[in-house]
Amino acid sequence: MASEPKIHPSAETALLKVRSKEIAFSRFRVQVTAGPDAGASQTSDATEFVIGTAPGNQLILTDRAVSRHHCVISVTPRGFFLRDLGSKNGTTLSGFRVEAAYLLPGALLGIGQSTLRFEPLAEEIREPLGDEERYGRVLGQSAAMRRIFGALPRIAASDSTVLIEGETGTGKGLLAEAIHESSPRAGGPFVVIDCGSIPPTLIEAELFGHAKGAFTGAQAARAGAFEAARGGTVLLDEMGELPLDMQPKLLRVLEERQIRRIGTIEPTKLDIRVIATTNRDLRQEVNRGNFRSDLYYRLNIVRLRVPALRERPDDIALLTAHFYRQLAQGQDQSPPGELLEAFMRQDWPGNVRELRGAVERAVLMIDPALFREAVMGSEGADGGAPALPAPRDDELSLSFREAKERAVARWERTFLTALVRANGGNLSRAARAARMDRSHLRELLQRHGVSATEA
Ligand SMILES: Nc1ncnc2c1ncn2[C@@H]1O[C@H](COP(=O)(O)OP(=O)(O)OP(=O)(O)O)[C@@H](O)[C@H]1O
Repeated sequence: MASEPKIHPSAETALLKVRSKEIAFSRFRVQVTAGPDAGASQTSDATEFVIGTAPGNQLILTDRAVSRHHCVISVTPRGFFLRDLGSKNGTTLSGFRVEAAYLLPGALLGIGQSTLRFEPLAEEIREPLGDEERYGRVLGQSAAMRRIFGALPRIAASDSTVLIEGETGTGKGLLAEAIHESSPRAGGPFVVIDCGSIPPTLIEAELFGHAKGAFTGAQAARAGAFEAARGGTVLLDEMGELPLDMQPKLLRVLEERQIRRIGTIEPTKLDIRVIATTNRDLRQEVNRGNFRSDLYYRLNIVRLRVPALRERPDDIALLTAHFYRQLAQGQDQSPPGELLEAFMRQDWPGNVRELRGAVERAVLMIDPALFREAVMGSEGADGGAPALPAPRDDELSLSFREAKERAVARWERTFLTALVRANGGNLSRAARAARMDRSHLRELLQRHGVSATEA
C-alpha cells in the first residue's frame, strides 16, 4: 500500500472530526471538466469516493480509457487522500503521474481522456459512533472501531451480503462471526469456507456438494458448505483467492439463491446469508482481471473496512489488557506498564493476531510454571515426546480456526524449545537437525521468544 505523505497540519482535523458520540467528515464535489463525460459532477456522501466505469462507483464515467475502479478519494484526518487503484492508464495530478497524493482545493486530476476538478464543500456528514468498546467478542475503543460498532446493529439485523476488507489478522473473521451471532440467524449454523486453502479442484464439491457417483470416489451423496449453512450464515474467507473459473458459479448462487450439487439437475433452494472477507483490495483485482466485476458488485452491498492496528493505536492497550487477562490465568491481571509502552511503539504488521502472540509470549516469560507447562506438555503415548496439548476449557467456545491457530502456536513453541535444547542451544545445529532454513528458524525462535546462540 502507498505510504501517506505528510501535509500541513492546519489542513487536518477540519476534515474528519471525532466527537464523543459521532464522527463528522467534510463533503466534496468532483466535476468532469473535459473528456467524453464533460459536465458530469458528483458530490461525496461517505468517507470513500471511487471513480471508474463500473456500476457501484460514486462517479461512473463512460470514458473507455478509464479503468473499472480507477482511483479513490478518501477523507482522512490528514486530508483528502487520492489513491490510484492499479488502473491501466494511471492517474495524473497537475500533469504528474501519481500513485497517491493529498488533494488541495481546485486540484485537476487526469484519468483516461478526462480531466476532473476536485472541490471541497463547506458541508459535513455525520455518522454515529457506538458507545460500547466491544461488539460480541470484537473489542475496540478507537474511533475507527466504534464507527464500525455504530453501524453493526443495523447491518446484523439485515440480511444483506457483507464484504469485510482488511489486512491479515485485523479481526475480519471475528467480526463476521459477531455479525452472525447478533443477527436473526444466530440460531442457525455459521459455516466458514476458506477459499484460499481449498485446492481449486475440490472447491466446487466443497461449496455445492455432489450426487452419488458424480465423479470417481463420490461413493455417497454429500451436501456442500452452502447447504450445510441453511438458515444461517456462510463466511467466504479470503474471497480474493477464489479461482476465476469458480466465480461465475458463485455469482449464480448469490443471484438465484439456489445451488445444484455436482451431478444433479434439480436445484436446491437456499436460505443463507453471505459474508465475504478479503485481505486484498478487490477493486484492484478487478482492474487486473483476477476478479470478476459482476461478482464484486454482488458482494459489495455492505462494505466494512477494518483498519490495520497501526491506524488505530488507541486499541493496543485495551487489546493487550484483554489478552493478558485471558492468558495470565490467576496472575496479577494487568499487563506491566513497560510492556504496554513497548507495544504502543510497534507497528504490528501482523495486526491483532501478532499482538495476541506477543502477549502470550510475554505471559510465558513472566510465569515460569506456565512456561514449563507449555514446554513440557503432557507425556505422549509415543515414548515421552511432548504431545499436542489438549484444548483448554475456554478454547472450546472458540471457532475451530481460532482454536487450531492457538494449538499450533503452542505446538510450535514446544517443538522449538525442545529442538534448541537438544542441540545445545546452537541455532545452526538446530536448523540442520530440523532440516530448516537457518534464517527461517531464527525468525520463528524470535517470534516465540526462544533464544539460541548464533555460533
Ligand atoms: N478487535 C478484536 N478484539 C479481540 N480479539 C481480536 C480482535 N481482532 C482480532 N482479534 C483476535 O486476533 C486473531 C486474528 O483475528 P481474525 O482471524 O479474525 O483475523 P482476520 O483478519 O480474519 O485474519 P486473516 O485475514 O489472516 O484470516 C484472532 O485470535 C482474533 O480472536
